Amino acid sequence: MTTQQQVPVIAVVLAAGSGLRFDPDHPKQLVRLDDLPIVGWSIKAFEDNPHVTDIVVVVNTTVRQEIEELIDDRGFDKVKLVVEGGAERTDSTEAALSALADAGVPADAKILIHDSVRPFVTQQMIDGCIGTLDEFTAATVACESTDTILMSEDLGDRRVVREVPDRSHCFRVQTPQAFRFATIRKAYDLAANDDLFRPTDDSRVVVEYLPDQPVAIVAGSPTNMKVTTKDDLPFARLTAANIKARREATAAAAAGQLDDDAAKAAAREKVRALFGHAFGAK
Ligand SMILES: Nc1ccn([C@@H]2O[C@H](COP(=O)(O)OP(=O)(O)OP(=O)(O)O)[C@@H](O)[C@H]2O)c(=O)n1
Ligand SMILES: C[C@](O)(CO)[C@H](O)COP(=O)(O)O
Repeated sequence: MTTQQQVPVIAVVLAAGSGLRFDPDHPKQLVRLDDLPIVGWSIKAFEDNPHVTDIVVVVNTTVRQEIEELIDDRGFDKVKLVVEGGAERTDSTEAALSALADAGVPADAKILIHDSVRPFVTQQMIDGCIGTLDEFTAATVACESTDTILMSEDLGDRRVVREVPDRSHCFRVQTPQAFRFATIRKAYDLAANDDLFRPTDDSRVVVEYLPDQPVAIVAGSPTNMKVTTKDDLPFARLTAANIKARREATAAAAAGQLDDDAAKAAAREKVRALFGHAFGAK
């Protein structure tokens, strides 16, 4: 059996967006879900992962102070850097990569880039990304598409269907996206002079500029949603309540206060009491 070499595993949490589709006056990364703002859920997921060694948080001037206070108050000790992002998501990724290069991060470090507004990333997804980098230089969490996807084309005043890809090949991209440091740096360097290239995620930079380095898919789930507009908040609040009730039930079972079945029933009852009215439950 070969022993894997220990390398830094660094999470980059992108929180420098302005949330134009949500409400630019109320940054969505700071909206509270239960006892933490959305960005706090994301940072906590990486803080809690035993394999993640360091965290970089990318901010803008509007959210910086509140996020720095959150990091202090919650004792998120793995956060080593808070850096200023840029106008586009890729500018924010680039700012993090160059801060990591300045800090002397080695070429084989594992870098996990995550949207701060995907608060329900699971430990399995994080572990899946980290493990996959032992076989591949790039990976992304993605969720099988249950809808059929249409590729469209613009005919002036009307969009029409150009192509219908086979659904079994279609996935919805999520985060984290994971890369060996040298791979994502090189892909970004190669893309630097292409002003027309506007990727909405980091894996595409590798797909386009380092096509010989396959990006592996790690299983995501619909729960790993992105809070994009205000319509996403009811599902996010329900999910947060579910997770909290399950955590409390697990803690009660571990402390011997309840057996497993009673703990699960208590969790279900708590969520029903909070949200049952929304689903017509008695
Ligand atoms: N210049 C940017 C743009 C986005 N992000 C981050 O990338 C993630 C996904 O982006 P998105 O949902 O598009 O957030 P916003 O850019 O804030 O939203 P919008 O496009 O509606 O303005 C978010 O956590 C966001 O904070 C970032 O760090 N820097
Ligand atoms: C990275 C991403 O979350 C994958 O779904 C998405 O592409 C971000 O895009 P956005 O336009 O910044 O929401």
